[in-house]
Amino acid sequence: MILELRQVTKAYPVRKRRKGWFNQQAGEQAAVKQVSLELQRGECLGLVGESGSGKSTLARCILGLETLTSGEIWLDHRPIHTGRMKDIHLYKRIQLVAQDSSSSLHPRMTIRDILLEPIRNYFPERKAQALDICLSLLESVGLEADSLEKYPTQLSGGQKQRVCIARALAVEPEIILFDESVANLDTATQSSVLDVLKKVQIERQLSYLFITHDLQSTRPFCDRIAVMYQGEIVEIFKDGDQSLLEHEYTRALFQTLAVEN
Ligand SMILES: Nc1ncnc2c1ncn2[C@@H]1O[C@H](COP(=O)(O)OP(=O)(O)OP(=O)(O)O)[C@@H](O)[C@H]1O
Repeated sequence: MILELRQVTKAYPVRKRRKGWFNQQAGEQAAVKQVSLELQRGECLGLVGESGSGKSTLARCILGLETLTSGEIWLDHRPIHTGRMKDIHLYKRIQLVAQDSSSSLHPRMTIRDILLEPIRNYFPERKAQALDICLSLLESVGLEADSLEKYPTQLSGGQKQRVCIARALAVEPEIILFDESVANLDTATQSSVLDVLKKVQIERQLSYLFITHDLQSTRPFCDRIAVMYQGEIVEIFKDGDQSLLEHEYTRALFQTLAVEN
């Protein structure tokens, strides 16, 4: 196992507005409740759940962007929830590809510079080969070599998302967290990006946590699917096991799919 979450809870303060007073804390609301999960090496684990169920909060907890209220997160048998691992070391091992790719690509940087940045930061000794690495990254996400000299604004949404994936791959992480990464893409682009992701996952033995509210697109792509509901993981299953589903929310999700198809 590469990543283990043990009873992870993240609660946010709830503040009440009072006229003429400072906002007062009126308790806490747990966005993530007692979540235990294991991600195996080379596995793609889907994380589905409705909006507000806590999926992104969980991803932020894994990346150390949130302090846990309680619980533990272990990366390859080392605790990472303590905040002792430096960000650069954590991000070397875990990368995030978020939903809105355009906002995370600097508009004044060419794709070449965007890809060179992580190579320079993480592998300064590869300076001489850096351009070749950029080209092979572009190839692995199905982009033409001439994209190198382009700016993000000259690319389509699907192409920008591929650049974000290439940038994450440049770091050579062991785990990639995808947070609704294909949600903004049309169906054809979505399926070609998923094909690319599957290919590089197999080639590089990567572990994926694939967050989505779209169970339909996730099913064939994931080895297992965890279902999050109101901050809790209520079920983990393999596609094809639907007859064994126990939680009402998961069964309702599958019923919606049956009606749609
Ligand atoms: N910084 C914050 N302060 C207070 N509450 C927050 C904060 N971040 C998230 N929340 C709350 O935590 C809950 C879970 O939010 P989260 O964004 O993790 O859900 P999600 O499943 O990723 O939703 P979506 O699919 O819409 O992105 C929500 O009720 C949200 O309002």
